Amino acid sequence: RNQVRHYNFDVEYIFGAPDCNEHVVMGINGQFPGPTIRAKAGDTVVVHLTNKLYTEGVVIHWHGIRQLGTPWADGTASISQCAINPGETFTYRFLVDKPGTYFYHGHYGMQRSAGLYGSLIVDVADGEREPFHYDGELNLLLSDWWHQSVHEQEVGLSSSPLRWIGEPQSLLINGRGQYNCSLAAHYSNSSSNQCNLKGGEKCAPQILHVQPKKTYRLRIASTTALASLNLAIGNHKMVVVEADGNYVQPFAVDDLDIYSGESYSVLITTDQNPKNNYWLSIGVRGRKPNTPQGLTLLNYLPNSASKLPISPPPVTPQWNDYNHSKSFSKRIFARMGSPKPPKFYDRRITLLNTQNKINGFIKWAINNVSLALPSTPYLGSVKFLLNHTYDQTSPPENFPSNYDVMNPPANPNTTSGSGVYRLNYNTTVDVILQNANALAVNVSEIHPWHLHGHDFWVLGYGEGRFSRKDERKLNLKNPPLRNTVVIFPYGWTALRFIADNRGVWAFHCHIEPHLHMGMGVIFDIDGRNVKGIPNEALACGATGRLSVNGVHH
Ligand SMILES: O=C1O[C@H]([C@@H](O)CO)C(O)=C1O
Repeated sequence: RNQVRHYNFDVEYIFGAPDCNEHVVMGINGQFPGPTIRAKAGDTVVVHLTNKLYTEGVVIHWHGIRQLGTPWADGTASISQCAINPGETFTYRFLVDKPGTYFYHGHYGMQRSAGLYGSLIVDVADGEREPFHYDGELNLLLSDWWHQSVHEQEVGLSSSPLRWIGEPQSLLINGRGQYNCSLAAHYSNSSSNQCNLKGGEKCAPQILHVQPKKTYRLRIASTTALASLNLAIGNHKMVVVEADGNYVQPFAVDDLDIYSGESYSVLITTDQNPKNNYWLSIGVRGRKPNTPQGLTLLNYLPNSASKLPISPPPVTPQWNDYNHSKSFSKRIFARMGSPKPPKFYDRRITLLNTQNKINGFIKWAINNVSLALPSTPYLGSVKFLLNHTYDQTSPPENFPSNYDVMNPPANPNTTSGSGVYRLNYNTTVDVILQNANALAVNVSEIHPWHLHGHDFWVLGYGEGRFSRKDERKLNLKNPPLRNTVVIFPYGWTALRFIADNRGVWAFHCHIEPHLHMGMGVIFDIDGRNVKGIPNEALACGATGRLSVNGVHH
């Protein structure tokens, strides 16, 4: 009964107007965001990806899909495969084993920031039921948008002095935002103009049409390049039921924080005055915002969608109200009956996050190594023992005991590297993500960390430097399973996962410019024994030369 679902994706640059200003964006089959992939748990998704860019490679990562047994289909350039050349087609074929709200996006350079993304939704298998009821569903893919081209952003980030990208010009909901006007201008005495949109424009908000007295599932995913977001719906509570493709113990909130790389499902009941429409707003958290809220409308039918709500949009909490964010994160627990973590770990790796310099260039480093990806994909290098293609020394397991996480690095100089952590197959691995002060005094930023190939249990969050006494605070009873988790300023986050999926996997900050600046690590989980890597995944670099020489495996 499981199906194979085929998609043909042509990736190309198209003219779009994500926030009403015309701009080149990355599109798929002429669409931005790309088409939604929809499948049932147990299905196989097949995507024939054709690169129709003129002069750039491309790959697509299926974010949240574990790629059990297919590490070559993870869509990470230099890690799981070679970038696909212009004119070429690469076929991704993978199992979607778990129902949930996922998305896909470019994972080469900063192509995600350029608009290469779309939704991937997995329904329960035939005959199965979700553990909650709803009458209809609405899908919200959230992103942020810059007017500066991604090429210019990349060069600026790689320059000395650094040319930081700054805050986004617009926030987008399903690829739509408004830069020169606001849907809610007339509620405030702000300088922005009321939008005069008829509804057919590329940047007109996608209206959320609902019937009164029903329950809706909102699927919310964030593929922002930088922004942490807070989402709220005027007058409506939301009950959180899913996070990153895993069921959570339901809890009700007025607003929710979502970091780049995360997804949630919430249930809302349309039990408010049916004569009115209501705002849905997203606003920036965790960085001093310079971007207006993203807005759309919850339209109670049969009201006209052009009928504006009677009150202004929900106010986003103060950007630096971290207690608000922490109390939300700490309310997320696994739904009863979810798999529990092993009681003990085999190996614990502590990863210190710092901002550093290399010859005056600003970088991010993990345990004093700033990740520099090699030209030959790790998966091929590990499989074929091509040891000259990347650093053979593994990065450190920890950081010096005298390092002061509350102050800027005493010596901000670091080095770049391409070494990997080699994890033994089927072992239980703990990771302590340790935040620290960045280069400037009194600055420590939010970083959402995303793991490829696995979900992890979030065992807990804490303040300052993780120490032995924090050990007993870890939650081994009902920690949520996720693929992305945040580290708060000056804090730590503890994770546990079972390294049960052979391959070479990225674990990195999901902020696109931070990854570009080296903020990630690589896990090799017995990649040597991966079987069945298609030749075309590795036809570049040192493995490319192997393939032409006719080596088979
Ligand atoms: O990586 C970053 O660089 C800038 C700043 O630290 C240097 O200008 C910033 O806000 C980041 O998140």
